[in-house]
Amino acid sequence: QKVQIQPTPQIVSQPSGHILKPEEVRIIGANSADKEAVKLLKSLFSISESKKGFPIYLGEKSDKAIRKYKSQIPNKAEGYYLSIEKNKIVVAGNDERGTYYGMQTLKQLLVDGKLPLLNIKDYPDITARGVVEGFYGTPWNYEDRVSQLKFYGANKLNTYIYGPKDDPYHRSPNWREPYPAKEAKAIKELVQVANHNHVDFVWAIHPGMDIKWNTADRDAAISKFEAMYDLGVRAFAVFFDDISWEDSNAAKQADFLNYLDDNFVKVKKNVLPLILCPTEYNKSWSKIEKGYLPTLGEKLNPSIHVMWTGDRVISDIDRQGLEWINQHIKRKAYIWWNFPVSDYVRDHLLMGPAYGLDTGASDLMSGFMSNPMEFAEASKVAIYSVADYAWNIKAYQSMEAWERALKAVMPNNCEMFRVFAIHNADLGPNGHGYRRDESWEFKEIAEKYLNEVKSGKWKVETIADVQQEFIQMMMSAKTLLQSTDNPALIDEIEPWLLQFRLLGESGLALTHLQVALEKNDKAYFKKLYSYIKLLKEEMFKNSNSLNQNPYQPGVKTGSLVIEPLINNALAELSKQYAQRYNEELPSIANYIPHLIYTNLNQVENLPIRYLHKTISISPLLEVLKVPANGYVGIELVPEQTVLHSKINMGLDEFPEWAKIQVSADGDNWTDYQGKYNGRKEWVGGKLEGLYRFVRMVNTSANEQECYLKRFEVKIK
Ligand SMILES: CCCCNC1=N[C@@H]2[C@@H](O)[C@H](O)[C@@H](CO)O[C@@H]2S1
Repeated sequence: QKVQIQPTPQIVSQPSGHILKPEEVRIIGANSADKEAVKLLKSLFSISESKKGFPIYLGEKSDKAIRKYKSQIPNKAEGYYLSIEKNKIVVAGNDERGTYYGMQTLKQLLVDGKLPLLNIKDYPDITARGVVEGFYGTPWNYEDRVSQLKFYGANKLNTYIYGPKDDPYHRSPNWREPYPAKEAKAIKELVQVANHNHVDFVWAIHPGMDIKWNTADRDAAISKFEAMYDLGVRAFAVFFDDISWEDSNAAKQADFLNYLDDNFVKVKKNVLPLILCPTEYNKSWSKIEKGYLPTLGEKLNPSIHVMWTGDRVISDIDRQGLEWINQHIKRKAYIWWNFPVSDYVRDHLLMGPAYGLDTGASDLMSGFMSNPMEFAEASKVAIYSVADYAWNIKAYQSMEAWERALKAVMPNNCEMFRVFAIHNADLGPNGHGYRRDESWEFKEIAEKYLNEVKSGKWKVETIADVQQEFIQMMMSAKTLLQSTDNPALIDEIEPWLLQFRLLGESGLALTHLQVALEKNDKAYFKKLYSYIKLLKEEMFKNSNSLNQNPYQPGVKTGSLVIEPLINNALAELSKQYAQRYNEELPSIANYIPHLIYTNLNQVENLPIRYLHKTISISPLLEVLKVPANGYVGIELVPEQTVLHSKINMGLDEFPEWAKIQVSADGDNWTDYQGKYNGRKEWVGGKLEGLYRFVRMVNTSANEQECYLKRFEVKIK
């Protein structure tokens, strides 16, 4: 029988039977082996004081206790040799962490009081593997981080990079200041938890928003590093991402990093190599001829890692893209993979498989970090898969890892969790144009069902298939809401579970509209229709009260297949009702007629929101580059009376290169008079007449930069 080990080991022998868990074991090498490995072993077995216990040889290749097995140990960092035999067990690490990982594997193999007889030679493909807490939004809390670090230890992830954008002591304004006592104590404790789980805690500084290229700021960074060193931090990163491009001077950034490297990292000796997060951090933003990346490649000390997100901000990772960047930075890219991060689609959860990763790229990366969602537990589904990928790249199978991840996160309700996860994977339209597959096992039935609804010739078995899916959605939501195997997860995803249940219920009611038509029961149809309206109103209420944030507020679920299916079938069935009974029912499908209006491909996919007569563009987190005559705005469909507009470009005063304009036809534009309020926002008042377009346009002759933090228009 095949044993299942996470992450997938490099070399496993075929099990030749098993032994029962030894009653008592004797550890040979306990006083020289890695202490976390010894602790883990002692937590699994009862240790006999006498000589007679079942022998377990534990230690690193230089230890006497496992000298006999030294030649079996892979000569690779963090590698180990594990052998389970009838009369002994050997756990031999190439280094401390290898021994610890060998013990993690042994722990996984101990199932139902039995151990398979086999041997394993194992080691990681990628040196640094883990998670960068680098998202915008509510940083994880202390309990989240402790749980994450333990999860990383169990899944052989060895790196956690602390860089939450909304921590004011990581970024501006307080990157120069030491943490206040309370926060400092928390970090000190987290570093200890990280060490107990063999995870390198990397503290990142983000000086980019207001750094001055002078000795004062250089030394401010060193003293901050010293303060973090005193808290136990032994690994550091410098983030220069998402800052204005004037400060993205590669030579100055490289000098700054080299100075920290020469005057802090190299001086301290037990500090890991520095990691740089560059300003130009993906290929779509790179202009090689301008020399940013080549300058980093030339000037940065060779030991300094350079992070990279791929061909775009949110991007698959493939060999070709890695070869491209590696040639320019003259080292192996240290990947910051923006998945399952959802800070640009906050109304969605990304619970699907971690795919789009090249299984032929193990020799091209020095690190692989997942940037997760602000929902720590929910992110574990993707993080588990990333652990499997980064450890053994060529063996990685995203769907198979995903199935195991669901079980790891929700051991007692993984089937119901799978129903939820499969329908909460796509992001919906977004500024990055990044999409994921969703509801892939239901797509075919959905299509068949909709076609049968349209033709009016539906089959019972198709309706049954669809009803089964909708009922399972309701079962899944209810079961998970009442589950106890992972309360932290349920807390995080509750809004989506409530929405998921209502969506399933509205789908089920929808199929009964067909029953009403079959029975020619007009009254029943109308009752069902109002019931569905009630369900949709409750979903609308949820979406306007839960998960509120200034970016993508609300709660979207099943948005790729399920929700459109229900809306399309509803429209179709109410049309058939109208034809049969010559009576129009009020439309209750929720879609927004208004559109984004722009010639900038960086924002052409941004979703439009509509709530209480206010139409708004989903904000952008990154810097927006606006070429001459570039514009972004809203197209009101049909034209409307504009009552009020608010635009936040993240600039202290209204830029002289910008104009706010309105038009009825898209050709003749008139200036929209407004003024700046105290909060960096341009505000415009009521306009006479009907308008179809409201836009911000760059009327200068050069490319300009701003942010798109808010763009909204209130109509009558
Ligand atoms: C090369 C590594 C630099 C990546 N820096 C990034 N900063 C932003 C992150 O804070 C966001 O979470 C991410 C997704 O919106 O986009 C970009 S990715």
